[in-house]
Amino acid sequence: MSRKSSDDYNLRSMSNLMGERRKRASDDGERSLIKAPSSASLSSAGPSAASPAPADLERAARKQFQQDVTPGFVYVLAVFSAIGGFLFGYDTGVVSGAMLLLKRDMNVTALWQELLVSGTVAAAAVSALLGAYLNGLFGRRVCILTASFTFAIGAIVLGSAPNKEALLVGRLIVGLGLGIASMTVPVYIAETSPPHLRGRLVTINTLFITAGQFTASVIDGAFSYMQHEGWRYMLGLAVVPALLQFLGFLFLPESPRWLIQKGLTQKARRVLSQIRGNENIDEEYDTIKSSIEEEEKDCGGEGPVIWRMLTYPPARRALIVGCGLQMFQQLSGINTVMYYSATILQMSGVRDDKLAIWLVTVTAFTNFLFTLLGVWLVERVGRRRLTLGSIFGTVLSLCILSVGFLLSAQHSPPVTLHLTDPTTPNSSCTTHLSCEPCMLDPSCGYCYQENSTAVFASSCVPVNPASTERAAWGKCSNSTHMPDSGIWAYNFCPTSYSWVVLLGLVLYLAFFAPGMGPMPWTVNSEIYPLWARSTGNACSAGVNWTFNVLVSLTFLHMAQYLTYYGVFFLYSSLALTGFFFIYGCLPETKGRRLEEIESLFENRLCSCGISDSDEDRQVEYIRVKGSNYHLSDNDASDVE
Ligand SMILES: O[C@H]1[C@H](O)[C@@H](O)[C@H](O)[C@@H](O)[C@H]1O
Repeated sequence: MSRKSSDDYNLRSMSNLMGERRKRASDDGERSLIKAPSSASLSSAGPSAASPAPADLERAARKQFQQDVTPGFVYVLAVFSAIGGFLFGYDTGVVSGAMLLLKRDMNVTALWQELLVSGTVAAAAVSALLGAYLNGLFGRRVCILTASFTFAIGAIVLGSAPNKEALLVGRLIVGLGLGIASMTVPVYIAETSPPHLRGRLVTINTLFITAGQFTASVIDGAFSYMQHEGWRYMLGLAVVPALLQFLGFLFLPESPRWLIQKGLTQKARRVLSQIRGNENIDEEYDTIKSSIEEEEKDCGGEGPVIWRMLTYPPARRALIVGCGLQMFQQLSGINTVMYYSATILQMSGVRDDKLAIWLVTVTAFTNFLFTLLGVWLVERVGRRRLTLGSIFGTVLSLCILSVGFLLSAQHSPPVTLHLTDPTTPNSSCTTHLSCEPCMLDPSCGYCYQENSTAVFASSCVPVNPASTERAAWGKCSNSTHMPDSGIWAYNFCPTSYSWVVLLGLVLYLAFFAPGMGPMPWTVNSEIYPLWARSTGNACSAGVNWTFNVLVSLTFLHMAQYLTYYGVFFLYSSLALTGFFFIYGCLPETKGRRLEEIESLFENRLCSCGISDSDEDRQVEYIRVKGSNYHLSDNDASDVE
C-alpha cells in the first residue's frame, strides 16, 4: 500500500475506531477519557483540554484491546505452526549424537557422515525455493500439512533404515520438509496475528527451533547409553511432533490474506472472525482487500514474481534486507558454535565424552533461554533496536572467543617426543612442534599426560582411522584407559585459558539468541507485500540454509588455514559488517499493519531505509488496536 493511501486509511480507521471506542467506553464509564476526534482535528489540531493526549489514548486503547480482543485462538495457531520450528531444530540438532552411534553400528565413512549431515540442509535450501511456488498455488495451510507429512515419512524411513543409502534417502526427505516449513510457518503466523502481537508470535517459532535443538541434545544424551540401534530412536522419534502438527492442522484454517488474494472472500471473512474473536473485522478485511487491489494495479507487472520483485524498487529493497539479515545470521557463526560446542567445552577441561555430550545440552538450553528473552523483548524494544543490540554484542563476544583461542594457541604445550611408526612413515604428524598445529591437522591428535612429575613426554600422533576416539598407535591407542596411558586430545588442546573461551561462548549465546537468532525470520515474515511474500520468504530461507551449510562445512578446513582464533575473528568481522548493514537498512516494523510496511521501503536514498529517518520523523503514528492515524508535525511532538 502506498504511503498516501495508507495515511488515508489510517484517518478513516482511526475515526471508525474512535466511534467504536466511544461506544465501548460509555459501557465502561470511560467516556471522559476516550473521545472521538474528527478527521480534521486528527490531522491538524494539537491536543486540547477536551481531547486527551495521544499517549493517554494509546495507553487506554491498548489496554482495552489487550483485554478483550486478543483471542486465545491466535496462540493456538502460532503454537501448532511453530511445531514446524521444533522439527527444524530437532532434525538439524539430533544428527550429531546419532552419528556417534551410527559410526559404531554401520560402516559410515567420513564422506557418508558429511552427506548425511549436510544432505538435509542442502535439500532444505532447494525445497525452501520450491515452497514459494507451492505457497502461492495451494496456500499456507496445505504447505504446512505437506511439510509435517513429509517430516513424518522421513522420520519413519530413518527409524527403520536397513542401510546407509536408506538413511540418506530419509535425511533428504526430512530436508524437503524442513525447507517448506521454514519458509511457510513464519508467513502463516504473521498473516494470522494481530499487529501488536505479530513480532512475539512469529518469534515463538524461533523459540521452538531452539527448543527442538535442546530436546535433540537431551535425546542424544539419553540414547547414547544404548549399546545398539539407539540412533533409530533418536532419528525416528521426530514422527511424534510431525503427526501432532499434521492432525492439528487438519482442523486449523487457511491464512485469510491468502484466501482474499484468491478471491475466496466469504471464507476469508469467516476465518478472520474466527481468529479475531469478538473484534470487528470489517476494517481489517477492507484494508487487506484494498491493498491487494492496489498491489495488482501498481506492481502487477508481467513475468515471474521474482522478476517483478527485482524490478519493483520497494520489493527489491525488502528482498535485499531480508536476504541480508539471513546471510549475516549464519555468517555470525551460530551453527559453528552449536555444532562444535562439545570441542569448545573439551578445551575447557571436560575430558569425559559422556559429560561433554550432556554439557552440549547446557549450550542448547542457554540458546533456548535467551531466545525466550527475545520473545519478551521484541514488542517492547522493537525489531530494529533488538537486532542492532544483539549483533553488536555478538561482535564483541566473538572477539572474546577469538582472544581466548589466541591465548590458548600462544601457550600451546610443546611436542616433546617425536616418534615415527614404521606403519605410518609419511604422516604429517611428526612435523608439528606444538599441540596447536597438531590439533588443527585432522589426521593427528595430541597425546599427553596431565600433572606428570616424571619427564613429561607428549607427542603428536596419527588418529586411528577406525575411530577418532584414540590414536593409531602409542600410549593413546588403548580404548580402555590404563593408569599409565596418555590423554588423547583430538580437536582440542589442554589450556589454562579455557575460561576466556567459555566466557565468550556464554556471552555469544546471550547476545545472539534474543535478536540475531529470531529477528531475521520475524522481519522476513512481515516486510514483503502479499504478492511477493511467499517468494521473498522462500529466497531468504534459501539464503539462510545455503549459508548454514557453507559456514558449518567450511569451519574445520578454515581453522586449518586460519587457526581457531582466525576463524572466530573472521566471524566477528563479518558480524560487524552485518551491524552496519542493519544500521543502514532495517526499518522498524513493530506495530504496523502488514499492508503498510511496504511503504517503509519506498523512496529511500539508501538502497533500504531507516525508520528514524527525517522523513519518518515528520509522520508519526500512534498505534491503537494495531491501527494508526496520521498526525501533523505539531501532534507528532506530543507523542510519547
Ligand atoms: O534462528 C535459528 C536459530 O537461532 C538456531 O539456533 C540456528 O541453529 C538456526 O540456524 C537459526 O536459523
